[in-house]
Amino acid sequence: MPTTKDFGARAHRLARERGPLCAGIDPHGSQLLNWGLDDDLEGAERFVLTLTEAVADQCAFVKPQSAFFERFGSGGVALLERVIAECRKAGALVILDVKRGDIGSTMAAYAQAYLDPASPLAVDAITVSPYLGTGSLQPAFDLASAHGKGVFVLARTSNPEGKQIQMAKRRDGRSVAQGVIDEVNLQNGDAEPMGSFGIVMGATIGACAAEGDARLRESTYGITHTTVSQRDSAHDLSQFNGPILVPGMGAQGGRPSDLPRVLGAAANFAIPSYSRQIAQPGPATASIRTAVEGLQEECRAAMGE
Ligand SMILES: O=C(O)c1cc(=O)[nH]c(=O)n1[C@@H]1O[C@H](COP(=O)(O)O)[C@@H](O)[C@H]1O
Repeated sequence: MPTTKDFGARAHRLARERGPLCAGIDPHGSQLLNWGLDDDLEGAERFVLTLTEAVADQCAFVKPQSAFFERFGSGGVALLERVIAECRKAGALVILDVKRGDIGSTMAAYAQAYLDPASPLAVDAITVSPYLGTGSLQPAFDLASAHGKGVFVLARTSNPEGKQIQMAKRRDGRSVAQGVIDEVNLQNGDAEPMGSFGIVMGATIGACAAEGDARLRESTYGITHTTVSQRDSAHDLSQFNGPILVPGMGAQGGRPSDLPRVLGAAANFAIPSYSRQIAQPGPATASIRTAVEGLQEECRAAMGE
């Protein structure tokens, strides 16, 4: 039974209060150099703590990318723990981008590492990969449900290489990505105002199915491959009842106007995510905050809020 303490309900409420934007915290070597910092643990610490101070009380969501911390070994992981704690203290929901995915028994350990409130790396939600089978992610869905956490499953990623596997057709005529979207949505049921199980849809991908196409897809499931393959890049989000993380904004070319293009009416569930673009006006925190405010407004307007 969903409650107001669940990730979906908290995300819905905070996005309305602070805006839909997710601030990526990626201590990328080139970003550190842009700020006049060395690409080492000390530089990374200055970079992420400045960004955290600038965005964590202003944005509903922050998304540290784990690999950019892990590259500094145990010191980097300790820094990640600190950033998670600071962001949560400032009221932001932390989505840890770890893109985990493994056989079920190992997936249970990954889930424990990030979704069990007793873990030092506990966050509000994580990103996971369904390419060992969406069913292999069930331990993460179960632990998230038990503790009011969220899970974002990669469906259509922002990189051009993703299309080959994600748009491959299943025997029932749906794309692999559409199968993931539909399977994740089963976890959400009719939760109000939305479920806690999200998907990742890159801002750089093709447009969603038009309404007519979506209806056609329902009536043609499994009947003819030709009909389905004509709508090569189409996906149908009309039934999706969870948050939709949209990376690929800014540095990868995605724009606020891509939100309705890629998500259709589901754009009001969007969490547009920027990493490099947010750091770009730094290191002055005031400049970062002003830029974030502008992006929040642009995204809100594009989402029709
Ligand atoms: O799961 C993600 O966050 C993600 C999925 C995806 O399809 N594409 C994608 O770029 N990301 C992540 O989003 C961030 C994008 O960074 P920028 O291109 O600098 O905004 C990186 O941390 C990526 O790992």
